[in-house]
Amino acid sequence: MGKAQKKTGKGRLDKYYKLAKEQGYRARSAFKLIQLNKKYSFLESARCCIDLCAAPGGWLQVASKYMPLNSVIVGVDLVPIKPIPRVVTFASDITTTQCRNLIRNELKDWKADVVLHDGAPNVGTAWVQDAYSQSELVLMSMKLAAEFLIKGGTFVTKVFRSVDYNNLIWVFNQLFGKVEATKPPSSRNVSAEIFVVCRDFLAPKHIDPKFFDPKHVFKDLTASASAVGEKATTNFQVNVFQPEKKRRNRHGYDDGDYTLFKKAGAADFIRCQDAIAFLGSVNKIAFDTEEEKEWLQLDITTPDVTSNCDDLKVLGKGDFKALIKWRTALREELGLEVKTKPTDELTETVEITQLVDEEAEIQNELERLNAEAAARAKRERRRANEVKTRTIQRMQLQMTAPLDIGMEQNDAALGHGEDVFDLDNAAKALRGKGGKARLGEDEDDDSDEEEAVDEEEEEDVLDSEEEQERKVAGLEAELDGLYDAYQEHLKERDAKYKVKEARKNNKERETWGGIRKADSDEDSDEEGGWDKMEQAKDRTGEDSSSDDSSDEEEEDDHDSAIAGKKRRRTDSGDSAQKSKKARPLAKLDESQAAQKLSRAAQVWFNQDCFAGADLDMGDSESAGEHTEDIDEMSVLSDAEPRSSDDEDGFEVVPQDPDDDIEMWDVDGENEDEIKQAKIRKHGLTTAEAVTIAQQLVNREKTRTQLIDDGFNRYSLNAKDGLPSWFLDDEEKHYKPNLPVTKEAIAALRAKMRALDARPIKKIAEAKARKKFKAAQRLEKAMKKAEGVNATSDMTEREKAKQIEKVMQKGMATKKKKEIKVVVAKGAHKGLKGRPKGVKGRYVMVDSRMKKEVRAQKRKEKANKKRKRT
Ligand SMILES: C[S@@+](CC[C@H](N)C(=O)[O-])C[C@H]1O[C@@H](n2cnc3c(N)ncnc32)[C@H](O)[C@@H]1O
Repeated sequence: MGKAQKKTGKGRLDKYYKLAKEQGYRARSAFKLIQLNKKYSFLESARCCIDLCAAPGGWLQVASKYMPLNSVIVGVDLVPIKPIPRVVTFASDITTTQCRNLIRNELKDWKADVVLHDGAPNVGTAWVQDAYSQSELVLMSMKLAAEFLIKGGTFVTKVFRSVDYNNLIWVFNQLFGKVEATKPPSSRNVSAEIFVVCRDFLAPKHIDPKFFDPKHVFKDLTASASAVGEKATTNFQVNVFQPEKKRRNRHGYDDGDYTLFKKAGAADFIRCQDAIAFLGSVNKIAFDTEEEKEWLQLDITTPDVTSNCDDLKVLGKGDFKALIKWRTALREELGLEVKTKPTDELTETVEITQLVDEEAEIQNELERLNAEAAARAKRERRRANEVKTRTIQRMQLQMTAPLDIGMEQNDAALGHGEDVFDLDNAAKALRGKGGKARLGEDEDDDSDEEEAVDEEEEEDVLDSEEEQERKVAGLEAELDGLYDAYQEHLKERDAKYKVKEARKNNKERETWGGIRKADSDEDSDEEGGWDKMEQAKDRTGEDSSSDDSSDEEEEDDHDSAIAGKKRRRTDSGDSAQKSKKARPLAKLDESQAAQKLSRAAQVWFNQDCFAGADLDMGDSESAGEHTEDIDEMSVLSDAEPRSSDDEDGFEVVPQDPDDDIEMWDVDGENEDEIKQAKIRKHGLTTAEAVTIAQQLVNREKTRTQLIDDGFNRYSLNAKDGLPSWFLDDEEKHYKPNLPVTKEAIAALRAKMRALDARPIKKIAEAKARKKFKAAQRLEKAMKKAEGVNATSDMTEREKAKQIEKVMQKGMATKKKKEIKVVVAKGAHKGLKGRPKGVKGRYVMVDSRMKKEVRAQKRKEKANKKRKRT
């Protein structure tokens, strides 16, 4: 990512943070609701929504955007929420009856279709430290949901993975038909939050208040706590027996113990019952009391022991052993350990036995732990296999896009009570989702055992950072592979997509390389500038004799032809002509294909003179020469700095103030094209461009200054190294995709058709003329009929007959006079004047001409057919 990516503070400036800023959402959490709604579609059909713990209002904004226009939206939070159109908000504590009454007053007898809860207890910055009050808050929000939800309604809540998690899920299951836990992609992986979407509210007539009583819901807390305690002890032991293995607090934090760093006194260590558990649970053993300080003076307390006590988390197995030995010795010294050896020799023997016992104990413990790990690995493998099979089936049925995999993965993991943030699991499952290509190797059941051994071995080394990195890289590669496969599949399935891709490729081929110094490894570019053009020119000479007409060569021919043209122009030495040199492309024949123009531009701008101009203004070129180049450089007004490793030239990025800035241009290359087109079309278009051009020519500004000046908030949107699936996704979603209806599209199409159907001006005028003349004729006929009617010397019958005749004539459309075609052959050949027997208008035609016209028509028809096929 760009340099602006802040690595600390949860990587605050992540993609969703930026998107939220761009799209005007008050909090990045808005995307969590958007993604949840995308998966479960509960907002579109909702008419009434209550958002509990809604400040600053990100979710309310989303609700207001996605819910129907006249729906009721109510937001509550401890802190006031800035007004949002169509949303009613008030400040209240959701655990109080006052809040309940406020909502009741607002809704009257309405019921809510959706109740949202994204609350987190206000415990300062480290919310995670208070998982229990979070669970309580969830329970309170569910109480409100149960009161206000309509039957079949949806309740969305945030929960944290803690010891209370399963109890909460159990309660949800009692009140809702469907309960699903999911982690939307926008929820940070480092966060322990999970969203539970409870659908199909059962709306029981009576709900036992115990469901909402934390004491009851979490009552088996102590029992589970002891289980957790057991688990924790095992964990602590593992910390000592396998200190190199890093572990996570999967069961959440212990009650009242919310700090990661723990310090204990040496006396506690010496006097505790379970030394191994003690060592595994603390970070430092301190010698603070008088008694402890005295121990420091003892011979057995070697410098090694004291430095080991300083940081237990960095110790290896041997160090722990040394500490335990020290403890035993000190305990004996203090009389806490009964000495069973009467003599020194015997003591030594017993000590050895004791050591051997310790070794055996450690060995046994290790074996037990290994057995447990193997069993766990087996379970995981089976689970991963199930997921894999399901995914492969889905992929085969074209139900799964690679981008969905992450979410489903999490769901599956949640379903099994697994740690959703475990990279190892993700890697395994992803490996499981390796698609068709990997099916063969995975299907082989016999290889399962071998795999198991491999995996176990692998697990041992996985915790090293390097290994993690390798795994991440592997995962990325795998994701890339999946994405490529997905795109291939799309291409196969969708003809439109194929066309789009082809167009994209074409574009890429046409893309202009920009003003840059030739890459050292590009053979032809190395020469650059005039030499290159000379070469191209020479090649043209050679190639013209050759019959080989491969595409590339054609292009080369073309390039060299253009290069030749330019060279000739320069050679003329005319200064006026010289000044036009910078815009030669505008002069090119329009019949030349756009693609070839781009290549020509490439040749042109790769010249040394350009490179010199933009690299170093201090060289000995004359100001006049600069002026020639500056036309092309002018677009630097919009120039942005390039990354520091791209020192060779300017990256010219055209920016039209009216244009939407392309932040995520997957092709990433079309800036050049746009720029090129602009130069061709308009030359220097902005005052800034002219100013910068002048400054460059007058050497008032250096390249570095230009780069500094060009810095803006889009400068660091570096896309280097980002996977293509991510860029594709960004391109699609960095702007809001408003849903469009079929009706809207139909209406637009109809409008376009009407526009198309509109006659051109001349036809419209002709039609109007015709109409006007018809009206005039009718008017004339009516006047005549009136005259006939007014005459007194005609009988009524005669009048009627006459009027009918007149009106018929007036209403009749004028017939086009027929023109007779007379072929000048036989008797008509060589005749002058009107041929015999031909009346009215006529035209003499040549028989040859007639044939030619026919042949022409035939040809056109055939061409049309060929084009269609
Ligand atoms: C993560 S923020 C919610 C963000 C919100 N969903 C959004 O998109 O803007 C958690 C909120 O819960 C609120 N909160 C915590 N305890 C609360 C309580 N007892 N009653 C009401 N709101 C509470 C906090 O004030 C805080 O604003």
